[in-house]
Amino acid sequence: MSATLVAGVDSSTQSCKIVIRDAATGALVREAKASHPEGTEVHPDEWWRALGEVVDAVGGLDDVAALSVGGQQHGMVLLDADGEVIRPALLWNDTRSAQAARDLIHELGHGDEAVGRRAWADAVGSVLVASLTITKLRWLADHEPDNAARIAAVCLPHDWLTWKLSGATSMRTLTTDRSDASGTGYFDAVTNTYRRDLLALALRLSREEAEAIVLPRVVGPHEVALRGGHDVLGRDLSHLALGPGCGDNAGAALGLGLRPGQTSVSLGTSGVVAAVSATPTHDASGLVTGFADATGAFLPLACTLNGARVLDAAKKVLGVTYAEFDEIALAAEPGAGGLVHVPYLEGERTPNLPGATGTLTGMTLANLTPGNYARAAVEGLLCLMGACVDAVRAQGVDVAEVALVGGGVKWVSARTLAPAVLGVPVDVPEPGEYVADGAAKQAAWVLAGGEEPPVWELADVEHLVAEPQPQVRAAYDAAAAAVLAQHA
Ligand SMILES: Nc1ncnc2c1ncn2[C@@H]1O[C@H](COP(=O)(O)OP(=O)(O)O)[C@@H](O)[C@H]1O
Ligand SMILES: O=C(CO)[C@@H](O)[C@H](O)COP(=O)(O)O
Repeated sequence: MSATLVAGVDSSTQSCKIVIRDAATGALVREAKASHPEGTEVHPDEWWRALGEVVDAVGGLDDVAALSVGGQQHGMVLLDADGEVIRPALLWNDTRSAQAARDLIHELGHGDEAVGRRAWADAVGSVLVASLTITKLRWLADHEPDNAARIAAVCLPHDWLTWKLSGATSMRTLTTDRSDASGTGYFDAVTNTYRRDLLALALRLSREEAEAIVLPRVVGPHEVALRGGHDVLGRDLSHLALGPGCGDNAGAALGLGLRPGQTSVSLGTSGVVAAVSATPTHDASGLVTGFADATGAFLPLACTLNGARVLDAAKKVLGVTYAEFDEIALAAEPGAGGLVHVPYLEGERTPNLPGATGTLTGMTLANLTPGNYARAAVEGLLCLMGACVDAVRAQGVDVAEVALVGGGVKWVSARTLAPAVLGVPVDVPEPGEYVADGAAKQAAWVLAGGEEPPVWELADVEHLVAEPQPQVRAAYDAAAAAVLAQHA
């Protein structure tokens, strides 16, 4: 008898990835990847095109029984009354809604910022920053009122792709899951209900008008969300059960099999420290967002706008290969001879400095070498992650070690220096597509049912331990504090 196969998709910022796995064992059968366009504003049709490309590249889905889509969180996908996309989606890393975030905090706090921050954290688990969907909706109401007036439905990247795979018959069939809904800013993951009053506030609508907007049905962690319809090329997918899907960070936690109390650090386009937790968080400082995971628990996380692309940028400046970059960075001394890179190259979200730029400080004639610069870039990125680990700890999470994932682990320098700079042992599972794996596991769970997701053995895990280097973090913290002071 042939094995039952499941597929998992990661529609991430830079690319679309698909894995096809054996539902019983998790063994990888085939995989593919296709690029997404650059930019922080992308038409969802580009994700649909890339999904079609990867489905093609893996030889189709005829032998696959169930599929789930994981995706970048927060992207604002707007549909009109005919189910057509109104405008390109604003992505999680688009910062144009920074003022809208400030305005909404002010409004919920009746003019008092501290009260507003506490009110948002209590209501939806997170203080608003430009990444969250609800701030993008306010930006739209303020800057593109004609588009705002056309909104019939609001959904997220993974919701829209799941719906497209189902044939996109009626907007009323849109679905989402609790993990991605928890990143909208208008969903309470404690009561598992939409906050339409907050949606109304963001879009400057009456409660009745907000009620009329279609929001995706939130399906359970292993519920069949929809049946397949057809793919980009019109091929029949009616044999497919479509799983609920998930936000990419919840997908990675599921793919890694993280249990409550375990933490991951992801170096993708974003940098993310995420901890599976049995209890919710409501961090009024705004550093930790109180999201949900894909199993029914919570996923407090600290996310940066700057991730592995900090190293891409430094590599480009130096004009070297990946291997050369790693070699010179590792040959340099800890502390990079006094060079400190605070890598706010895209502005930053954690801390919330959307208008910030990166800094390189401590330069002298003696220390300004390619090796020290490469080392400072790696240390700067890891220190940024270290600050996120501390923020998650401040929410009562005991982070004794972390699992390191994301495309960034392919940088030998980043994974080698991670335990010393983060100051904890680091498990590095074999580089892989853990978000897509989590989505595939969710698809297998949909088929198998039961209270717990299937347990799939992880391939080789490298356990890295090193003497902590607190002096590297101390130099970074001083430089980061100077940037913060400039923006105060
Ligand atoms: N061969 C490689 N060696 C080192 N790093 C790589 C390599 N290929 C990709 N990367 C890194 O992976 C990053 C993308 O990570 P990924 O997790 O796929 O991003 P996302 O999921 O956000 O689209 C790139 O920005 C780059 O830094
Ligand atoms: O905004 C967040 C989480 O809050 C990001 O983590 C996005 O979900 C994008 O993730 P990657 O493309 O970097 O995986």
